[in-house]
Amino acid sequence: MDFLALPKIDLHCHLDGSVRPDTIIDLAKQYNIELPEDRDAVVQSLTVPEDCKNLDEYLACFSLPLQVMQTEEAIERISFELYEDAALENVKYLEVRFAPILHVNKGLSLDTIIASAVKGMKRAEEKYDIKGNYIMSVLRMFPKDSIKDVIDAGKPYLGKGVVAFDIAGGEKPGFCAEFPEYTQYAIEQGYRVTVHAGEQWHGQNVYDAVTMLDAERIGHGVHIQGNEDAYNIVKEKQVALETCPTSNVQTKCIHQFSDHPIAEFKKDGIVVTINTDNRTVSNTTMTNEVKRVCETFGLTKEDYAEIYKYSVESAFASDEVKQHLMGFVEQI
Ligand SMILES: O=c1[nH]cnc2c1ncn2[C@@H]1O[C@H](CO)[C@@H](O)[C@H]1O
Ligand SMILES: [Zn+2]
Repeated sequence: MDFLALPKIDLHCHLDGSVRPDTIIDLAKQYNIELPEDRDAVVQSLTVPEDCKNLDEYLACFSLPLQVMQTEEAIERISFELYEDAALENVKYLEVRFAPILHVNKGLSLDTIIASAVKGMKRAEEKYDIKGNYIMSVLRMFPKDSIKDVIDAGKPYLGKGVVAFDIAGGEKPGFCAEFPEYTQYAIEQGYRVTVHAGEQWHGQNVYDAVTMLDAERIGHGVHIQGNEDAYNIVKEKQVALETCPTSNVQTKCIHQFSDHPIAEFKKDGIVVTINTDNRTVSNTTMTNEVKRVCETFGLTKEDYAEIYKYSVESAFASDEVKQHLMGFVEQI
C-alpha cells in the first residue's frame, strides 16, 4: 500500500500538540518569548522523550506552544498550517481540538480565540482538498467555572466550523461524576460529545463516559480491555474509539506498539479509528500511524477501507461532507 497516497481521516488531533517547530521559533522571536538554545533543543522540548513515564509527563510538552498561541495571528496561522500539513499527506477530513481557555493569557476573548482557529481552517479548506471541524476541549483538572463560558463562546460557530465538546487532560478514576452537568449543557446547545477516557488505565471511565456523559465517541478507550462492562457497552452501542497508537505507547498506556489492541478490537466488531493525537508532541503523521498499524498487524487494503469507513461514519461532519468522504473509498 502507498500509505502517503491513501485517503485518510484524523478525528483526534490537538492543535497545541501539532504546531510546526519552525513556527514556534518564528513566533517566539516575534513575541520575545525565551527559547531553548538552538533548534534541536526546541524540537526536543516539544517532543515527548523516549523515556516518558506517563501521560502527565507527556502533557508537559505543551507548555512552549501554548506560550506562543496567545494572539489571533498565531492561532490563525497554526490552524492553517496544521490543515495544510494534513492535506499534503492526503488527509481528507480533520477534526482538530484545543482548549480555548488555555489561550486567554494575553487578554484574547474566547470568541476571538475560536474565530481565529476557524478562520485558519477555512483558509486551508479553500486552498486544499481537505475539510475540517473544530472540537472545543476543556481540561479535567481546571476550575469548572469557565466550562459553560467555553460552550457558550463556541455556540455561534456550531455548524460553521465547530461541532463538538471534549474533556481532556490527565485521567483520574471516576472523573465523569463531575461532568454530567456540562456535557448535558453542551448537548442542549447542539454540540456532539467525545471524551478522553480509558487512556491511562481506568476502563471504567469509558463506561461512565458513555452512560453518564452521553459520549458518542471515546478518545483512546484502549483500556476497555479488561473491563467487561466498558467493553460490552462500546461494542453494543457501536461507540467509536479514537485510537492514537503511537501516543499510547509514548504515554506508557500500552507497553509496546505490537500490544496495541486496535486490530483485536476491530476483529471483534468494535468501531476503531486511527488518529494522530499530537503531530509534533508525538512526532507523527497520519501516514505514519496508518502504516504502523497496517504493517504491525498485517492489515489488508480491505481492512483499512473498513477503518476509513468507520471514520467517515463517526465523523461529526454534515451528511454532505460524509458523502464526499465516502467517495474516496474507491482510491483505497
Ligand atoms: O492524549 C491526551 N490525553 C489527554 N489530554 C491531552 C492529550 N493530548 C493533549 N491533551 C491536552 O489537551 C489540551 C488541549 O489540546 C492540551 O493542552 C493537553 O493538555
Ligand atoms: Zn488527545
